[in-house]
Amino acid sequence: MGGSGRRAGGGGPDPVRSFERWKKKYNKRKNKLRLQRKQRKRPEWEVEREAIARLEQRYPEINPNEIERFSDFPLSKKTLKGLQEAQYRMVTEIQRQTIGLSLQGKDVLGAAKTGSGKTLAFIVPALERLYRQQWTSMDGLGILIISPTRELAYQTFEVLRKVGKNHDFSAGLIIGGKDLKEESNKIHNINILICTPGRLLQHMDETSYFHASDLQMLSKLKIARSVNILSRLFWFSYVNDTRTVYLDLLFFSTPATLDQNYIVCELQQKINMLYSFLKSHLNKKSIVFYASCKEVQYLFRVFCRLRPGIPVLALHGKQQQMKRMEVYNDFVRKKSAVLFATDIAARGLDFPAVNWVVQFDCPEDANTYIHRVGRTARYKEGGEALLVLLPSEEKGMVQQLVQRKVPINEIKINPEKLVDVQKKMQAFLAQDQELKERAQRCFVSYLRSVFLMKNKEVFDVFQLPLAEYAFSLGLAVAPRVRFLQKAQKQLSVNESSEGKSYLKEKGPCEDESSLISSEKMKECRTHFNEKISIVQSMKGKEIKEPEEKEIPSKVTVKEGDESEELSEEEEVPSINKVPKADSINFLEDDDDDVRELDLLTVKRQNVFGLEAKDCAVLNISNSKLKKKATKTKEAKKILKRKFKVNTKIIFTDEGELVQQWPPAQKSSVDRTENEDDSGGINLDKAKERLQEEDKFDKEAYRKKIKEKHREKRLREKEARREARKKNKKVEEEAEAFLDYSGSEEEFDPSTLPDPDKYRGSDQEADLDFEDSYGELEEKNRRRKRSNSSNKASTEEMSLKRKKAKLSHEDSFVPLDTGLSLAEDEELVLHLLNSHR
Ligand SMILES: Nc1ncnc2c1ncn2[C@@H]1O[C@H](COP(=O)(O)OP(=O)(O)OP(=O)(O)O)[C@@H](O)[C@H]1O
Repeated sequence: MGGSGRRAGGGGPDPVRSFERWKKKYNKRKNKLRLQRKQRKRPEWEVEREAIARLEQRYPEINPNEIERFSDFPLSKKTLKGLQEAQYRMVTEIQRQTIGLSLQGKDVLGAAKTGSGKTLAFIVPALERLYRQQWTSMDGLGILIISPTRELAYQTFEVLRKVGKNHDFSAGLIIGGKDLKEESNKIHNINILICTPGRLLQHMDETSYFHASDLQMLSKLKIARSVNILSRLFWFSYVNDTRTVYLDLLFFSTPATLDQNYIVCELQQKINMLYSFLKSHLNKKSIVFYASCKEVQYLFRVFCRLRPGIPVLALHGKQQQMKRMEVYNDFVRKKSAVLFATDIAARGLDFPAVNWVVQFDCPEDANTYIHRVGRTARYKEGGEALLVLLPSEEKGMVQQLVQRKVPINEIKINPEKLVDVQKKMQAFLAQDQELKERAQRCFVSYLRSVFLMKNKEVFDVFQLPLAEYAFSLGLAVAPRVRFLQKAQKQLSVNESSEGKSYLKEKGPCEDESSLISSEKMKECRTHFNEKISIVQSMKGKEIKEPEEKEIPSKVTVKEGDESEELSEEEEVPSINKVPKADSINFLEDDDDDVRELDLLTVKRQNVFGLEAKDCAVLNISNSKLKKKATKTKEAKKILKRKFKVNTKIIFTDEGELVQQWPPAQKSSVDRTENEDDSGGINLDKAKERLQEEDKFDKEAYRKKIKEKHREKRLREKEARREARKKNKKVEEEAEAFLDYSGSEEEFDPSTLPDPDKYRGSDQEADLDFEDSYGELEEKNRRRKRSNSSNKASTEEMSLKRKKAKLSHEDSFVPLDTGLSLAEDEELVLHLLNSHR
């Protein structure tokens, strides 16, 4: 079988050819290894550059429709690993649409629903951008992310940390509330900076080595104010319009999984409504949005005391940064809780598993509404939103929401399920002055927030029932609101200077918002300008000065019932006439959702057939408030209601009830004003009553002083008795000394001046004439005793002197002569004079 390769006759392979084949193979392997070794020795950046080049080659082929997972994008291994470790695999719609465009170098302006994953939509391209540039810490700031609130900045920072942990970039969080100097020292090393606008501007002004000239990417999260920052960063020169892509992923502005409803509720019923709502959602996680920090502060405290049966937390801008973080983390961890918050929690915050967003106060506009409700129904989860609107806010707000494609429905409150907590709140405030002050601040601050709202079609502070609102906060009277007074004054000035035609000249379209009808003006005057006369008559005797903080409340009384005597219960303002807490037992119901339906009547099932207008409790007609009322009428109405300010009643040790405040009237002068007196409150009568009351007060004061003196006398008497006992003892011991003291001159005590002339202050003498008289008598008795036995007295005096000396020498205890201090002094003076 020999062949060319075989040795003749041998049959084995040709050794030369075999060697050649082996050598060829060997060389090939050697070269390969050498190449590999060579490649292995290449610097990382070079390898990375090749990898980057390979990724970049794939960029033009990105087709969003084919993307389902993050790994379908040409992303760096480091980013993909970070995403996987954070459990992000499938992309959301905004991520699918935007990440590819960003990688291709487009500037993307995207609008997507809340909770749809916008954070990752900019964080992933940001990481890739720096990766492609092979950014190092030496290169300084590359990405700047500006966030409207500290909480959102913190949250974004956390996401960045998770997803970018395999990269080598440095990231920094620069928000207010921390040491600026410390931040300044670190800022130049940061590659990705997340900050709040205020702090950023501060660093721009104060940190000399803060440079943003190499910025590769800037991301601003929902901040109008950032225009200022952008212009300062010369960002506009960087943005190239030809490569900007606008993406609108909003068919509806809110997630489909979000169920959105609103209720119309009178201002004075809102707290009852909220309490009832929380009671029926004990196993849920809710966020309640308020218009101002002070509202949050007050209602947080009150609700803690009311104990709704669910943890209550508060988050607002007036808290210290550490506290804010603590509350934020606390709420994230809790399974069921309610967070009272201002709009600082409205934007971007990603609290997991929030079931309900309740907008206790109407949001400024549809945008704010959308951000607030976006705290629930995040990333494919479900959620519910409840917007609470005042009757005056309903039309304008609902219109705005419809325009913004917000699918929202009206539902009704079942008035029978409302729990009234107003009395409890009143009791809290009566016990706690600080809480009362908070309630007053809350009142003013809410009104200010409404007053400052731009959209006057929705927000009209002059339509608010101030007195009822104050009651609902637990206050007895509505605090004075200076800015409203000023606004009203200003309007009065305008009105009087331009005549009544001022209002008429302006057509309905011409900034109606800043105009207030004369009817409202009258209401205002009734609220704010009549306090002196009313307070005077309410308190009976205490005329308050204009700077006094409280004004009387306006109470609506049915016309015609002025002459009727109101029963105890009827005296309570009408808003108290809601079902009592103890008559409601929906707490016993175990099923949360059933209870929800109990309180909130779903749009489809208005089971009680109640229309909002029919709801007696919630829709206390404003028409009554609008009725023209004169100062006198208003004041009289309050008088007729026997309106009570905060009362303080205590129990004595004997179990007797004593009203400490306000002091009860003691005089028999009739309190009631003459109804037919059309001249207003009868000041003469009020004065007369005041004088009568004054007499009682003086009498009481006199008695008090008398009692004080009586006690003093008793004490002195006791002291004298003690002294006498002591003296007796000393007398026995000092007999020898007495025998020896023969040189004493005779002393006539009747020559002593009348000691009563030196007693007490004039005022005391005035008030305590009986007491003085009693003492005088005693002195006279003493004097008589002295006169009857001068000698004995002289002896007694000398004895006393001796005793004083003795006692001083013996024990350094001051000798009690048995006389009053004034007598003692007179005696000494007299003795000294007589010795000269
Ligand atoms: N691809 C994803 N896979 C899984 N979860 C995701 C994904 N993208 C985002 N999420 C989660 O969805 C939630 C909402 O994301 P994110 O906060 O980014 O929403 P957003 O659109 O910025 O919301 P907002 O408009 O309120 O600021 C977060 O909890 C986030 O972890």
